[in-house]
Amino acid sequence: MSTSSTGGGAIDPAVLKELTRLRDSIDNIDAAIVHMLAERFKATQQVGHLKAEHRLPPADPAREARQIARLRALAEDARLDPAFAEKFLNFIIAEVIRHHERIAEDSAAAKTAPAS
Ligand SMILES: C=C(O[C@@H]1C=C(C(=O)O)C=C[C@H]1O)C(=O)O
Repeated sequence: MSTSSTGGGAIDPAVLKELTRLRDSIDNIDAAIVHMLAERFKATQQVGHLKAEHRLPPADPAREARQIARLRALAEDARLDPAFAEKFLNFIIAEVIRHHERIAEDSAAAKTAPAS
């Protein structure tokens, strides 16, 4: 909800209107972020399966370093704090690597399990 909690006292209707407009925009951006992350994870899951199939390591630090350098430059151009952009990407990548480790474990277990 866009207009739920605005603090204690009465709020000027014009202020409320502007607040609602901005919060609607924030809600749209949050929805876009969720959809973009879902697409990114669909792609990284496929990378995880490819790596497991070919016994490649879950993490690729050289690739990560290139991505971080690129994202920091993009953030600077966009006037976003590059340190925040780096932290955000590292947070996502850490989750992806956990997924890749899990996929590799499951794949190895499936190969050693007796056929049923
Ligand atoms: C997705 C990959 O696996 C890992 C996750 C990355 C990511 O989320 O961008 C990047 C490098 C790897 O550590 C990859 O190797 O491309």
